[in-house]
Amino acid sequence: MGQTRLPLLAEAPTTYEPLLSWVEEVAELTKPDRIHWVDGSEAEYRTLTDELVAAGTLTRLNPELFPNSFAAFSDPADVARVEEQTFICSKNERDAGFTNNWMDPDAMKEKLTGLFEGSMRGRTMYVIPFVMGHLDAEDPKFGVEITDSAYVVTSMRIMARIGTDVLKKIEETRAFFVPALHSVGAPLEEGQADVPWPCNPEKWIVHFPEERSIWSYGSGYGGNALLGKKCYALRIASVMARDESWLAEHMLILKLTSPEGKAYHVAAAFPSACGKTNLALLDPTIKGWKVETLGDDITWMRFGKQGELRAVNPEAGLFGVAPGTGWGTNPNAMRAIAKGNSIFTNVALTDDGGVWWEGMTDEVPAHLTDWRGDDWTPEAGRPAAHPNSRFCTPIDQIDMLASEYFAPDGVEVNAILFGGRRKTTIPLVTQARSWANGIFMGATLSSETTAAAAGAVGVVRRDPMAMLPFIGYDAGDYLNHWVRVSGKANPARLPKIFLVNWFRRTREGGFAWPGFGDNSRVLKWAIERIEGTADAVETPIGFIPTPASLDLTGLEMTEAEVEEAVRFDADEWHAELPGLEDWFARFGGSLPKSITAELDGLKARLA
Ligand SMILES: Nc1nc2c(ncn2[C@@H]2O[C@H](COP(=O)(O)OP(=O)(O)OP(=O)(O)O)[C@@H](O)[C@H]2O)c(=O)[nH]1
Ligand SMILES: O=C([O-])CC(=O)C(=O)O
Ligand SMILES: [Mn+2]
Repeated sequence: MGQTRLPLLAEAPTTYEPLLSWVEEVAELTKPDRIHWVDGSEAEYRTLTDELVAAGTLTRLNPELFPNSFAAFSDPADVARVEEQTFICSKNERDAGFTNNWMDPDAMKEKLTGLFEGSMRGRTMYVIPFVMGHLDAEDPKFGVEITDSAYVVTSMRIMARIGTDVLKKIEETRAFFVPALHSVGAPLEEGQADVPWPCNPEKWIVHFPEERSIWSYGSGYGGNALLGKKCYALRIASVMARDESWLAEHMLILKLTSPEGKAYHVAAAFPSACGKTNLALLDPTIKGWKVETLGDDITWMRFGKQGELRAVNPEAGLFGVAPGTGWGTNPNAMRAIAKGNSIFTNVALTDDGGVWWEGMTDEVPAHLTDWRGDDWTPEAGRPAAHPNSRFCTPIDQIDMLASEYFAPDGVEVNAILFGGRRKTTIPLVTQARSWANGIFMGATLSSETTAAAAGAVGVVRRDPMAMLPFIGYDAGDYLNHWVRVSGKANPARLPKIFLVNWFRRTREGGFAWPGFGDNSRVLKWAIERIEGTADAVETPIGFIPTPASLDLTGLEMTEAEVEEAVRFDADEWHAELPGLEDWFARFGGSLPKSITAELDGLKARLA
């Protein structure tokens, strides 16, 4: 080396020059008091959680209820992803496309350099080597997150494979790693007391796609701060995928085994807080069908040697929406959580040192401490847990985890579902007419906004492939990439595509379909469509189930109620068309020709 390093780097457990020089550069800029190289061990986790408990960031839960588990309460202004402050800083504005915020990369670097200047003063700078996907994958995707938040370190340990083994492999293979820099933006002056959840009112979540780097400032929460997740495994990975001919998608993956013992794999893209974790952990209400989980949020897919589409889950944990997750709706998630080793954020505390959130149990506790730390009773008139409160739990605590989760080359995908949260218009399930029609369906995907992102809730927005906030480049190029990459497919093995909607409402305002475990009935229909054994009605938008083709055994719904969930409504679709035309007009010249052809086809069929 021969270089003189900062004294802070004396203990560095690596001689890998690209990493050392980046860590040094960041330390010189951010001026931490010390540097801690994260090894990922149990002992380190214990020390960090002890320190976080002492600092008031974490509350240790009653170990008899939730062993080795903690609750964190964020600043009330730091509770979700901040899409308005999320940027794709490609060299050319055109390459960020109309769905992303953009700023010139040099101007952005200058701005961020100003903010990061001294931002870690008084704090520890943690260096977390991580890999998304398997360490022994053919082409492992490495990253190193630098953060001044120990909460981020403990959460990253659950969500990704991190630590010494990863660092060794980066060094041995002299691998590229995505430099992912994070600061809560709350330096401490000499003698200044810390707060339990340091953050900054000003937040910037910034991606440099050509350089494949991430800079995140000001937030300590979820997708803003755990940089392996949305920032890397979706935004940066989508750019890598474009360049290397694969797909990085906001999808769950599950394995479904029929009563005859035949296995299928289903990938499903739903926007944030629209049911991925719940479907991935589904408990079927129909006899003989078995579901096992592979992933609940992010799926990386590539066409294999036989032209089959193969999928892996690059994550190692669940970062699930707490409210609505209960013993009635999602017992598999509850069992995984009950094993402990979890970090809960912005849930409510029970008086016996456990956690609670809306929908966890039918019976509402008589007294709680709400997510803001205030006394709460059922008469309070406000939710006890924040609507975007989360549980962070190791994926291998899921009893129904499929053994293929551990296979570096993943599983073959047989069906892809696209789904959103729509009160009207979108039937329970519609099978695409073809692969091209399915890509069109994905491109038209729309959903009412949720609490997973800051901003208004319940507004319908277009969300192509549930990737609107996560496409790291031009949205039209992204659709073209879907078309182009499927040129590598064996047409006989292309997955069948379906559009689903668990959230349609009846005229009275209730859900038209019971959802959750009963979604297994829709999965079964999809598989039977693949096998050619289920009937369907052809409509202008695609194939919908005949009432007799859905397995409704044991379901307490009248025929009229089922009809309300599955029906195609021509009037609603006529009303939908102008919005679709406006949406696709926004892509300008970068819209694939096949999408235009599909839109014309739909209009002609509806006329
Ligand atoms: N009515 C109804 N609600 C559902 C269904 N599935 C999920 N939900 C609710 O939707 C909310 C979000 O569900 P999740 O499964 O956590 O959503 P997600 O897509 O994994 O969310 P992210 O982690 O933000 O990406 C929860 O409140 C669930 O209870 C369903 O089939 N029907
Ligand atoms: O990234 C987050 O904060 C949580 C999440 O999974 C999403 O919003 O899709
Ligand atoms: Mn998600």
